[in-house]
Amino acid sequence: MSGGHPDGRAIAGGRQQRLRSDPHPRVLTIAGSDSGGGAGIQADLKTCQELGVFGMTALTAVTAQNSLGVQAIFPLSVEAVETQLISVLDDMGADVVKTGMLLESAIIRIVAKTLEDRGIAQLVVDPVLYAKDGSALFRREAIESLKSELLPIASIVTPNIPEACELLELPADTIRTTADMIDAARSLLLLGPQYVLLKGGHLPGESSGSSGSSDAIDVLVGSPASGLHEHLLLRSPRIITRHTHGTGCTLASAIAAFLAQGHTVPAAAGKAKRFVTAAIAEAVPHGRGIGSLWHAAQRQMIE
Ligand SMILES: Nc1ncnc2c1ncn2[C@@H]1O[C@H](COP(=O)(O)OP(=O)(O)O)[C@@H](O)[C@H]1O
Ligand SMILES: Cc1ncc(COP(=O)(O)O)c(N)n1
Repeated sequence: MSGGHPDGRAIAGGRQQRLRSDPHPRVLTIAGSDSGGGAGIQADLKTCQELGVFGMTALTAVTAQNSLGVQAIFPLSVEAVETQLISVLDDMGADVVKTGMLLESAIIRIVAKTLEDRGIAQLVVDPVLYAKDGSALFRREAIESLKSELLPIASIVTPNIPEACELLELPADTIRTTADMIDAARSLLLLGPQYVLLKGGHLPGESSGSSGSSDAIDVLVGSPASGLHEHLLLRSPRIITRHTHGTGCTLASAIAAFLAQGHTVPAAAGKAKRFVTAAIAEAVPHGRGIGSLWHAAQRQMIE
C-alpha cells in the first residue's frame, strides 16, 4: 500500500501544511468491538491501516452485532479499560486518541482523567450513542459525563444528528436542514471542544443544483481560538445504499489518522469525508440487513 491518501487537497483555503516525518504515526482508539467487523474498533483499525498510521486499541465493551443489529453488549470493567490505556500510553504513546462507544460515565471519567494526566495532544471524540438499527450503545447517565468531562478536552467532536439532539437536549426532530445543523453545531461548541463536525448522514439530503441529485452534507465549525470563523460545509454526493454500517466510526478514525500525519483539523475532516465517501460507494452487502463499508475502496490498483 502506498503511504498517504491519493487525494492530498486541503480544504482550509489551500493552506500548505507541514506534515510529520514519522512514517508510522500512532492513533489509539478507545471503543467497542463489533463482531460484524464494520463499526467500532474493527472499523477504526481498518481505517488506520488503509491510511498508513499505526493503530492501537483500548476496548470498552464487546458487542455481539451483525448487519441486523446489536444482539448483546458485554461491558469491560473500568479497571480493564484503564489498564489498557496505561499499557499503551506509558510505553508506546499516541499522537492522536480517538474515542467511540464508551458506554457509561465511569468509563468516560477514567478515559478523560488518564488522557489529561498524560497531556495527550489531540483527541477526536465520536460521541457514539446508537447503532444503525437504533440500539442504544450507552447508558443514559453517560451523557452528562460526555458533556462535562470529554467534550471540553476534545480537539473535535463528531456527532450525527440524533447524537447532537441528545447532547443539546433537543427533541429528536429539531435538526431538519443544513441551517439547523449550523445552529446546532455552534451550540455544541459552547460545550468546549475546539471544533464540531455535525454529520448530515441522517438528513434526507439537499438538492445539488440542476442535477437534482442530493448531497450528504456535514457542517464544520470552530471555536474562536481555532481561527475558523465561518462554518465549512463538507459535501459529497449522497450514495443510494442502505449499507452504511460503520460510517461514523470510519469518518472519525480517518480524521484521527490525518491529524496524526500532521494535517490541520479542517484539512483532516475534508480528507476523511472523501475517504468515507469512497468506502460507502463500495460497501459490502454481507448479511440480511445493513451492510458495512469497504475500507480499501481508496486503494490504487496494484498491477
Ligand atoms: N448515503 C450516503 N452517501 C454519502 N455519504 C453518506 C451517506 N450516509 C452517510 N454519509 C456520510 O457518512 C458520514 C457519517 O455520517 P452519519 O451517517 O450521519 O453518521 P453515523 O454513522 O454516526 O450515524 C458523514 O460524512 C455523512 O455525510
Ligand atoms: C461497537 C460499535 N461502535 C460504534 C457503532 C456505531 O456505528 P456507526 O459508525 O455505523 O455509527 C456500532 N454499531 N458498534
